[in-house]
Formats: sequence, C-alpha cells, structure tokens
Amino acid sequence: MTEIQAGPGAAASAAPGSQQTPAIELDNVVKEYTSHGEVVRAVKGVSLAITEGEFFSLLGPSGCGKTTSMRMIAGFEDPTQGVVRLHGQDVTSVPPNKRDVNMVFQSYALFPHMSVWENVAFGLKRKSVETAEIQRRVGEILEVVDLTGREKRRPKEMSGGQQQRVALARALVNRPRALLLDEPLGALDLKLRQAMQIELKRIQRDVGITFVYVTHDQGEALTMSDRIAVMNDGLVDQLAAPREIYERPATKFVAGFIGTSNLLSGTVDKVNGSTAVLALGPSDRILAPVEGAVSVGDTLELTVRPEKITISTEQPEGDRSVVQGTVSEVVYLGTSNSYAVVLADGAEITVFQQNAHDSTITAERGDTVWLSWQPQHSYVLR
Ligand SMILES: Nc1ncnc2c1ncn2[C@@H]1O[C@H](COP(=O)(O)OP(=O)(O)OP(=O)(O)O)[C@@H](O)[C@H]1O
Repeated sequence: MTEIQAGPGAAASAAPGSQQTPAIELDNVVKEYTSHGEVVRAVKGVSLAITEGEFFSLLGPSGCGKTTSMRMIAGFEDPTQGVVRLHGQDVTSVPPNKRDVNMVFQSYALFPHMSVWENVAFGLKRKSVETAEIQRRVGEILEVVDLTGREKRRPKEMSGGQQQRVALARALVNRPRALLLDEPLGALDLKLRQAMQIELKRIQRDVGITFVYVTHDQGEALTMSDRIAVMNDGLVDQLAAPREIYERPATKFVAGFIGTSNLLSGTVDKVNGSTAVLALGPSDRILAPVEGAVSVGDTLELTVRPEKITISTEQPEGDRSVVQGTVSEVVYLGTSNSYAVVLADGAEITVFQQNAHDSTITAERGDTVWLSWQPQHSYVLR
C-alpha cells in the first residue's frame, strides 16, 4: 500500500513517457450499453497509460464517454472489449473493492449525523484498524486537506468546499494507490471552484497519489493536470500536457473545445522549405509551418489563438502572416479588449489585446484593420 508522502510527491518525478509500469492502463477498451433494445457505443476503443503520481484528466463535452471510462477503471462497469490494468496487473474482471482505487463524486455523500472526524475515520474503523493508528492517520489527512480544528463539525455546518475536502480526506485516508474524481467541484460556485482547483493540485502533490479527474471544464483541466486526454464521441482525440493541447491542438475538435480559437482555411500558394504560404484575400498571406508533404494547390485548415494576433490600422511589415478585415465588434474586458474582425471571405476572427500599458482601443466598429501574427502561431490541423 502506498505511504502518504510529505512534501512534493511522485507527480514531480513521474515524467510522462517514463519507462516505469503505468499506474493505470486502458488497452483498446470498448463499452456498449443496451438501452431499450438499442446499442449505445459509449466508449469506442480507448487506449491510454497513466503514470504513477500523475494528475491526469479526462476532458470532453457531455456524453463523450468520460464517466464510463472512469467507471471501467474503478470496476463499476465491465468493458465490452479490451483490458484494464492497474500497476501492470490485468484487473478487467476484478471487482471494485479489490482494486485499490477510491472514487470521489460530485455529491459528497457524507454521513450527515457524523462529525468530520467520524466521517473520515469510518472506513478505517470498519477495517478494524487500531485506534491509535486511526487517530494518527485521520489527524494527518485532515491536516493535508486543511481541516484541522474542524473535527467536531457536522457536514451541514460546513461550506461546500469544506464538505468536498472532507470527502477527499475520507477517500485518501484509506491510502488508495489511485484516486478517481468525477466532476468533484461541479456543485461549487465559480470562485470556490477556482480556489479548490489550486487546493486539489496542492493536496495531490502532497500525497503523491495518482489522480484521475473527470471534467467538462477545460479551464479546470488546464489548471490542474500534468496531462489531459481530450475525449470526443467515445474516442481520445489528443493526449498531451496542457500547454501542448492548447498550443498544438491535434484536431479541429480540440482546437474548438479548448479556449477560443480562430479557424482559417486557405489554398497553398507556395512552399518555402517547411513553411507554406497560403493565399486568402488579395492582400492577405498566411505563413504556416508544415510537416510532411504539402503541395501548391492543397487546401489547409489552420488555427491561430486570439492572443497571438496583433491588430493595427496600418499594414504591418516583416515576415508575418497578414490578413485584412473590418471590425464588427469591440468589447472592453478590463484586462484586455476583444475584437471581432470579418475577413474578405466572411470568416470572423477574434483578437485579444492585453491592456498592459494603456487601455486605448486600437480600432472601432467599421474600421479597416490588419491582423498579423508570427508564422509559428499558425497551427495546421490534421
Ligand atoms: N447505463 C447506461 N445505459 C445506456 N447508455 C448509457 C449508460 N451510461 C451512459 N450511457 C451513454 O453513454 C454515453 C457516454 O456517457 P458518459 O456518462 O460516459 O459520458 P460523459 O462524457 O461522462 O458525460 P457527462 O459529462 O454528461 O457525465 C452517453 O451517450 C450516455 O447516454
């Protein structure tokens, strides 16, 4: 059984891609449900390997198969096909209570008539752990979740965030090798949810246990995860670190689902080494790094993030992508301005302009503007 570690946990040392045996593996897993005589393919062939000590998120829109994937890791669902492994052992037919993983749900499911202490100690008492050992472990884990001093409170005397921390403590006190969390912050308001995201990440680092986190909230996944599997319609579209997913979305779906992104498409006019030059309008050109074979005349789809684009009322110079358009909307957002700009082909581009130095609006509605960005910020989609 894993010891609860003090200080930075295994997350720091468990570099993705390291050669150690994965903590959790799904190997070509398929799950079909039969509902009213109709077969629903919830998970259509998912393979992934989660490293020991990693904070791993399954991210995607409602119905994409996140919860089903997690329930197969926990053992609450049997895969129709494929293999589930925990620490190298095939557990596909092993019942949930024999899997050494614990699950935390959105509804905290605390016992209302019990104190915080009793809620957390409940599982250990049932396992007949010695009283002194229970005292030590409950005290230790309440410190980790920052609830020391609140041991006697009942759940209803605590905030939603505190109740969720009790639920976490109750799961962690059993020292599972992995903790599975299904939208655990979903019931909290935005401010508290953001505070709890930072808190959860700290707790995970402190205890060094593998966390698998299900969420449809991309901001949440980007904030906390070492790696994210972005799921789309029963499949994993991309599995990578948050920065990679944001900067280099593998598919149109990922580009659209994570953050705000602009989708452009154009015909290749020239290929200069590993850079394609795309023509759009008469005074437009887009430079895009390309991998593999690309020929003149090919149509490419690419994405560029709003914060990478510079907006100006004069034609910019230099080796940049440049497109011309008309401002259709300007929104003052405090820390930034957001512009919507319509290009000659009707495509609408969003631009974020930081208010770092002053909050002058560069252009107004109806103005003709140039948008430009560095070649490496055009990202060609598969
Ligand atoms: N017990 C079930 N019987 C029939 N269909 C099911 C069952 N459980 C899930 N499904 C279907 O499988 C698909 C995936 O469901 P799942 O709960 O895994 O998605 P999810 O990504 O977790 O969505 P959400 O964020 O809404 O919870 C959905 O189409 C869902 O309706």
